[in-house]
Amino acid sequence: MSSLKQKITTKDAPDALPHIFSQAIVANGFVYCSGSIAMHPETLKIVDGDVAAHTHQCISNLSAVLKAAGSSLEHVVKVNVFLASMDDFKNMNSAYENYFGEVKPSRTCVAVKTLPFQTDIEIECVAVLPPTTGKL
Ligand SMILES: CC(=[NH2+])C(=O)[O-]
Repeated sequence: MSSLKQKITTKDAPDALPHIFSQAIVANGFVYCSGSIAMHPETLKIVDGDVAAHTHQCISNLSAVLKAAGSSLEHVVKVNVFLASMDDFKNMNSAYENYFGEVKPSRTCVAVKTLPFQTDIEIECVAVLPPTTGKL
């Protein structure tokens, strides 16, 4: 493994395919979080509920990964949201608007044909590391 990148792992977020991808990578002062689906960290099953409930779970998972990396939702600078249907846009936003602090990150939202586990939403983000964390 290159010393220029640090793998982040936490049991507080799903790690369903650790041999395929890392939950996050820290490099050059940034935390690159893998796409999070609404999977419960212990059951590794998609939680019950609609896209709003799934949005909350995705962001909870991202929050756990960011915490493990020494960052937080408030330090997120970019979000990509992938929906299986743009019909869910409004409902997703109703959950999403509760997170990421007052200055919202830049964001892209697109609808895609399908998502892993046939779920309805996947969210990925990039955050900055506060200077005091001592990580890469
Ligand atoms: C779920 C996910 N992030 C992936 O790449 O399959």
